Amino acid sequence: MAKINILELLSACKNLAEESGEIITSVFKSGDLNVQMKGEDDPMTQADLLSQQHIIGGLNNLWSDLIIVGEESCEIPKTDKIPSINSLKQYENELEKKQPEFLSLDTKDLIIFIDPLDATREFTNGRVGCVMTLIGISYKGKPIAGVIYQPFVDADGIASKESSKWVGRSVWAVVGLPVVGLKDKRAPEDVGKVILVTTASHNNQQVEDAINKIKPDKLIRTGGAGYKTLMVIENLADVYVFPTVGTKLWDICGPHAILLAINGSLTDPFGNEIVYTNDPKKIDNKYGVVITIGDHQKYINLLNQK
Ligand SMILES: Nc1ncnc2c1ncn2[C@@H]1O[C@H](COP(=O)(O)O)[C@@H](O)[C@H]1OP(=O)(O)O
Ligand SMILES: [Mg+2]
Ligand SMILES: [Mg+2]
Ligand SMILES: [Mg+2]
Repeated sequence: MAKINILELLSACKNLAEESGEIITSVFKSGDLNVQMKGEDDPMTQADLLSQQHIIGGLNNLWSDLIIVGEESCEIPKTDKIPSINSLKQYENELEKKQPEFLSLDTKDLIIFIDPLDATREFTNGRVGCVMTLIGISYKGKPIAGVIYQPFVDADGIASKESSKWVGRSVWAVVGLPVVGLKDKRAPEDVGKVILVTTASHNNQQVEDAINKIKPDKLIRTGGAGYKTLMVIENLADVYVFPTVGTKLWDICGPHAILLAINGSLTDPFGNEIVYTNDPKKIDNKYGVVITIGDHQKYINLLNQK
C-alpha cells in the first residue's frame, strides 16, 4: 500500500498554492477574468480554473493515486510541473516526536480538498484582499494539515490595492506542530469585546437570527470563507458564524487544519464535528459552520437557545 509523508505532501501543496497566487494575480492584472455563472450567485473565473488545473496537475505528477476533491469541474491537462517536496523537511524531527504516524500515511485514507480561489465574487469586483487559495489535507475524515495563500497582500498579510506590494503570504500548519508566522492581531481597543464575522454577500434570516442570539459587541461582514476563518485564527474575530447551507468542504478543510493547530474549533451550528468525505452528496456544509478560537460551547449554546 502506498504511503505518503505529510511534510512532503504539504510542501507540494504550499509550492502549488504559491504558484497559483501568481496565476491569480496575472489574470487579475490582465482584466480578462472570463466570468461564468455556475449557478445563481456562484461565479467562476479563468483564474479559478487555471489555479485548480495547476494544483491538481502538479499533485498528479507526484502521486497518481491521491484522492483529490477540487471545487471546479474541469479537465486537468498534463503539466511538466514537479512540485517541491522538501521545503518543510526541517520539521521532520519534531513531527517524529509529536505525530510519528503522519510521516507515513496510507494514501487511501487521505483526501485533498482544493478551493483554487476562495472569494470569487469579491475577486470579480476588485475586493481582492479576501481572495485566497485553500488546500486542506484530511486523513480518515479529519483535517490534519492545510495551507492558505493570499496573493494580494504584503508579507504581513495586509491587503493592498497597489500591485507592487503583492508579495503574497502563506499560512500553513500540521495539526500537532507549532504554527509558524502567525500573530495575534487584536486591536487594543477590541480586547474583551465579542467580535462576530459573517458573510457580506449571502445574508439571510438565519444569519440575522444568529447575530441576534450572540449579540456581539462588534459585527464584521466580509467575503470569503478562508478570509473569515483567518480572521478568527489571527484573533481579529472571536466567532465566524454562517448557520446555513452555502460553503462546501473545500472552503473549510485547509483553514480548519490551521485552526486546529492553534486549538480553535470548527463544527456545525449544533456542535457536531464535520466529516471530510469525497461523497459528492456530503460535500455541502448543509447546516452551516461555527468557527471559534475559544469558548466554542458558549457560542453553540447561544445559537441553540429557544
Ligand atoms: N451559495 C453559495 N454558492 C456557492 N458558493 C458559496 C455560496 N455561499 C458561500 N459560498 C462559498 O463560500 C465562500 C464564503 O461565502 P461568503 O463570502 O458569503 O461568506 C464564498 O466565497 C464561496 O466560495 P468560492 O468563492 O470559493 O466559490
Ligand atoms: Mg466558487
Ligand atoms: Mg470557496
Ligand atoms: Mg472557490
